[in-house]
Amino acid sequence: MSELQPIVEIQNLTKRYGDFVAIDDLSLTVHRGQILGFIGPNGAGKTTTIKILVGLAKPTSGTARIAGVDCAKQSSTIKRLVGYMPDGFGAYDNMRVREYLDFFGAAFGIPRRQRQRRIAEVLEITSSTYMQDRFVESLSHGMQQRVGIARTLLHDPEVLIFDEPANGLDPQARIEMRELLLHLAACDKTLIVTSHILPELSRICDQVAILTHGRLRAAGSLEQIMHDLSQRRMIEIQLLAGEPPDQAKQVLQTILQADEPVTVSQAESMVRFETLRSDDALSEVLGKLIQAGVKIAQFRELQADLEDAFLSVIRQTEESQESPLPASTPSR
Ligand SMILES: Nc1ncnc2c1ncn2[C@@H]1O[C@H](COP(=O)(O)OP(=O)(O)OP(=O)(O)O)[C@@H](O)[C@H]1O
Repeated sequence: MSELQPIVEIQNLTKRYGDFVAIDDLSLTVHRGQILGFIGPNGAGKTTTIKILVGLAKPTSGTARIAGVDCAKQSSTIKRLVGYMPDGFGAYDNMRVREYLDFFGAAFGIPRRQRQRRIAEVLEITSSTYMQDRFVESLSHGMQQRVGIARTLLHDPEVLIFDEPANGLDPQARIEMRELLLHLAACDKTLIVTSHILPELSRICDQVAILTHGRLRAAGSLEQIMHDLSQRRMIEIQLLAGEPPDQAKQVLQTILQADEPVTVSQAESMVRFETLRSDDALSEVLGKLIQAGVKIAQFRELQADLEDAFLSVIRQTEESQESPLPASTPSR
């Protein structure tokens, strides 16, 4: 794999609306060809950050650069570098898909002949060719999302920013959207994708950034975030059929400490425990169980998902705001 090359660089970005701080000292880097999942509850500051990145809003302080170009100072160059799909398609009555793309292609200054070729290409990339003669308003939401993405690709930008692309899609359309996003990243595009459908994002993102109240709470790979948020692991032991789970639980409790709770599922022949142990220490637990004669079919760690990470960050934020010296409060 080629070396990581920073393409989106946000440094100490702050945006105020009067006294209200919408983005608070945000720093974040996205590398070429990566997909960043940009996550946060309503009002966290995602759209404000995106607006600064695409040159539609100016920061109060700090910088945002794409491919070295300052988003605030060189906004016309930025528009060439970025394809942006906002949440919501807009109203385009009486326009067929091909006309719609032609309209935006012309707005980007793509010459007519080249435009026809490019429209065919972006329809192909987004598997939308069959829709080209349909009226935009007659398309399903999922189809409109694909056409919206086709539109962002017209001028072949390096960075694509999609606000909630999977919002309102049915499960099949979500799978297709995921495949499309992965395909775009494989074509060396860099993607920033916001979503509330967290498990959906976790499958495709190289990097996740969690924002609450304008502040970056966690950033990195999903594994890294899980690791930073909580070292606690959930281990699941599937017993061989007929093996009594209560007996396995008793043995396990003699091996584990009191702060490593053990639960039993009789119906599934399963025993679970929570622990802070390393892989080495877990392998010793497994060894002792086997030595004690417990018949084990599977011993595995349950992967916590992005939803857990997200909720944990939100909870931590709320707790810190209830404390006398919240992290986001300026020093007195
Ligand atoms: N033009 C504005 N004037 C004043 N406040 C604003 C303005 N734009 C955004 N805000 C405030 O800044 C905060 C961040 O808004 P933003 O739209 O960036 O959040 P978001 O994370 O995109 O939320 P959502 O998921 O709901 O779209 C909100 O509290 C919002 O009310």
